Amino acid sequence: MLRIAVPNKGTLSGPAAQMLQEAGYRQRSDPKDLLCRDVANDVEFFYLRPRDIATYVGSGDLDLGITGRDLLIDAESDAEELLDLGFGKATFRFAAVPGSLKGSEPGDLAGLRVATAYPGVMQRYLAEHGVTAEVIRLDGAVENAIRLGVADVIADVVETGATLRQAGLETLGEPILRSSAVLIRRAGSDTGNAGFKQLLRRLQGVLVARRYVMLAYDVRADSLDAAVALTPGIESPTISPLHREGWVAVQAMVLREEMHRIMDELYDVGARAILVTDIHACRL
Ligand SMILES: Nc1ncnc2c1ncn2[C@@H]1O[C@H](COP(=O)(O)OP(=O)(O)OP(=O)(O)O)[C@@H](O)[C@H]1O
Ligand SMILES: O=P(O)(O)OC[C@H]1O[C@H](OP(=O)(O)OP(=O)(O)O)[C@H](O)[C@@H]1O
Ligand SMILES: [Mg+2]
Repeated sequence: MLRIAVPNKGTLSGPAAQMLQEAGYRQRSDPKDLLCRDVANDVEFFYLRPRDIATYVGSGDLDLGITGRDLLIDAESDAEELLDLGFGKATFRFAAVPGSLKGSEPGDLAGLRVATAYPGVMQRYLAEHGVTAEVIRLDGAVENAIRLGVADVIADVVETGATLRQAGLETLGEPILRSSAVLIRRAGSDTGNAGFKQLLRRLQGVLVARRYVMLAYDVRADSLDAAVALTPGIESPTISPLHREGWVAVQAMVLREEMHRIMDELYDVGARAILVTDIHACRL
């Protein structure tokens, strides 16, 4: 039975369970449950602190896990990223009181106190840039550390930036890393068995179903080439004859973020009855 770690709380918890459900796996019905067995798919889900997940997967006690890229790096465990799951996107950045630092180059951190809940990420960054700074390890509400005189600069997760603004801080330099939820396994472990492959294919199917929509339209046969150039699909669009002579119907997958531009351009080349439908699941 495949054993998979899923965040039990926090930002990643809801979207991770949602994605697994969309992929056809059973999820817990009570948020207090720490285990959920999906007998039909031969998978067991363990609900754990997202910060601990890379430790369980790195040690080989669990086969796979869902956690944040930043948490994976911070754990310094023997786990590695298999698939970017596309949710829980955030950057990890330095922030300080505006004008309080010499500059925003890595070298400008030399000798300063950096407060963070991600000391592993921070130590790695400092070592990579050959900078010596003091890392102050905190659990959360890191933005307060500067106000309270504990640190000169913080390094924290930034999503909307609202927390930083409210604390009167501004970001410094480029993001230290870009994070999102990722599927992880023990480094180099064998993911060739049927259960692994099924999970991976299903999650990739959910990702595609979220990124793409199905576009259908009618167009005159003599404008078909121009229309198909706008909607080449993933392999090739489906063209069906229409009862009305000289017209055909076309179906193709297009990126959700491009659908409105493509619909406008299709209309301009003469396409009509342009319809968009969601894709609920797919295997490409
Ligand atoms: N707005 C956000 N705040 C915190 N973490 C976020 C946010 N958006 C995405 N994440 C990601 O979620 C993961 C952190 O989740 P975690 O559950 O440890 O903290 P949390 O969501 O802040 O919950 P809590 O602080 O209540 O424990 C990281 O991978 C982080 O990059
Ligand atoms: O850029 P934003 O959209 O404001 O989100 C990022 C903030 O949210 C998280 O804090 P959280 O509320 O989880 O509190 P914590 O620091 O105690 O974890 C994170 O640590 C940042 O402080
Ligand atoms: Mg938090």
